[in-house]
Amino acid sequence: MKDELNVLIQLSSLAFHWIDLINNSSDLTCRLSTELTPSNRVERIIPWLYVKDTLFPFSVEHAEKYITANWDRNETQDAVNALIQQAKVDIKNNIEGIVPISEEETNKDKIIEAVVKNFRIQVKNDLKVAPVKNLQGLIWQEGYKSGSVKGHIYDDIPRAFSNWQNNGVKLYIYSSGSVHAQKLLYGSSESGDLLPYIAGHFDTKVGMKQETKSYENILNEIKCNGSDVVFFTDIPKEAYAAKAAGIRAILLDRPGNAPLSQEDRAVFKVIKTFDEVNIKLPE
Ligand SMILES: CSCCC(=O)C(=O)COP(=O)(O)O
Repeated sequence: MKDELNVLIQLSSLAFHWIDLINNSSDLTCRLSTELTPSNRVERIIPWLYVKDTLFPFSVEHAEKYITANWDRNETQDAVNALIQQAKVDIKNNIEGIVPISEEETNKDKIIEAVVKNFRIQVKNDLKVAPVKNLQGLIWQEGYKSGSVKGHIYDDIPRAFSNWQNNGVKLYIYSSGSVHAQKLLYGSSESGDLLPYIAGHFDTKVGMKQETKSYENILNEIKCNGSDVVFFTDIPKEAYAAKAAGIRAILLDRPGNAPLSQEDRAVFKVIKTFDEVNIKLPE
């Protein structure tokens, strides 16, 4: 398996790759590993579940307090205005429960109440849109500062990042989470500051992760051909979108992920951890 991947990587002139943040590196809430016996049981946090089950609810619970306390800051005003616009889109898309917010509304409390009501629904529906993701990033920053939330990552991540850097491979992150949120997570990961390993970050400003155009935009930005890049993700639709942009995609099959279909497994190489691949530049 290793040899096969190396050969494919070596065919390219450069070996860049980026990683789907949520699935491969962030970690999840405090789930106990059920494979362990009670006597040697340890608390294992599964990174992507941490995002879904801890970070997302944290952002919702702290939204009102955060917006109120930071109302006069430019970044808060930008976030609120973006969410007012997003509400219009969501209403057009028939997202149940979203309330319209008039741009003429001047009552601060009414605006905050409506924005927070919508934000709760947007997060519940896992809307991976910039206005929602930007506010989440601002709120999580407070959580990281106070130590209420942490950057959980899979055990193999620091090892892989270090190996790739030693091999001269550039690593980029592409996540629906805002660039700000990505930097918080990797900058304060449980294994320390991993940002020095990362050459660049992309979020939905380049487009949605299931659209081929987004990967073409990234290739333009990093000035690479698709054949110079390997993309890791645990979401098959993202892998197909990257593939259509000429990028080799590899699927991660981590604990807690949705099962991969036979077809997905036939189209893509599937790995359980980054220890299974050795990415290096062509000789
Ligand atoms: C930066 S941590 C939060 C990630 C996030 O908000 C999210 O929705 C995950 O999306 P991804 O595209 O990384 O699967």
